Amino acid sequence: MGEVDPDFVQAVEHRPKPHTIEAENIPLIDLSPLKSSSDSNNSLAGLVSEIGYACENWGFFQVINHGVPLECREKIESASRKFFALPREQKRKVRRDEVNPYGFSDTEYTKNVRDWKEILDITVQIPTTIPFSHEPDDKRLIQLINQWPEDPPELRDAYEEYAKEMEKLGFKLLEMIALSLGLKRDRLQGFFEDQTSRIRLNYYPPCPAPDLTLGLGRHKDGGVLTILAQDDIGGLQVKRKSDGEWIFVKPIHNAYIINIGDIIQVWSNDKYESVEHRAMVNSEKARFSIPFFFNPAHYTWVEPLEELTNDQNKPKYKVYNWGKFRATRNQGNFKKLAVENIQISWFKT
Ligand SMILES: O=C(O)CCC(=O)C(=O)O
Ligand SMILES: [Fe+2]
Repeated sequence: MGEVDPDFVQAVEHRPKPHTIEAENIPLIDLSPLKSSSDSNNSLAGLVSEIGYACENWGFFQVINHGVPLECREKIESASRKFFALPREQKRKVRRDEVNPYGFSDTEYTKNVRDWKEILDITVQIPTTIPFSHEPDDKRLIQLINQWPEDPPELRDAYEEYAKEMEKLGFKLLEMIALSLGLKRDRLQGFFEDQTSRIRLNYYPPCPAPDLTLGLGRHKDGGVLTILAQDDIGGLQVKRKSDGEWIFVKPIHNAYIINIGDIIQVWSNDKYESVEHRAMVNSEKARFSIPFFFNPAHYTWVEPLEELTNDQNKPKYKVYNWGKFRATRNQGNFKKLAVENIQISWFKT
């Protein structure tokens, strides 16, 4: 067992177990029905119910035949590998900070334990408007653009192409999720006019103590939904809703992993839940992944949707502001705090 800085060491109950369940995988959904221009009603209805089943029972699924060109994914994956291979001082030139959350970081904490990873966070909308601080009474806003590293020069173009594809897929999934909840197909689109979506390049270097640490500690994604590309190494684990066991998500070539975030949990008044997940590291191989976090405008007031609540099913959450929620969550990403980071459970009625 190798030595690592105690900041990285997980409490005993959160350490990865040597044998995780591999027999069952999260649902695999074929998105081909979305491609046919006629949108044949039968196959679309089948797809909507498959997605609804996966959202309700797993909070996670993988998709194939999603329409994102493989070449586009390969380009950003290759640029990401080149970026993280640079000397640390060079990566730190585009470091993010407490005001600008877009950039490089090698010191991120999840639930007050340091993650064994490096990241580059890139925003989708240029510029992106977010609150200047997490303070509830501070009404100042800030407009931000990306910090691009000099190397590799192709990263920016690769990113821009990839971001367009992610947005396209994100909107399609959003429509299917809306339909699966019995909402109008375009019910959720309006929240994204001034979106705060983000793409993150994750790099998990080999770790001498993979039994004590995590590449990314257990967490739920705070936004609407996440589209994740993982490489063929594997390490993502999802907490199975039925019994709380950690399930290893087997990499499938050219598939994307979709998970619903906290905002869909609140919008759906707990019909769909945002599920805990984490990433293991290993001692031999580096692992890369690329999540796209599909997030609404900072001024979005998040609350259970009117159509999904009534006298028998009263709203389970009080309204909260997405921009301030995100800014508060960011605080804990930078340093070890003495308290738990903000969670939607704080807004339970
Ligand atoms: O790297 C992974 O497999 C998971 C990434 C993730 O969950 C995140 O960045 O929020
Ligand atoms: Fe996540």
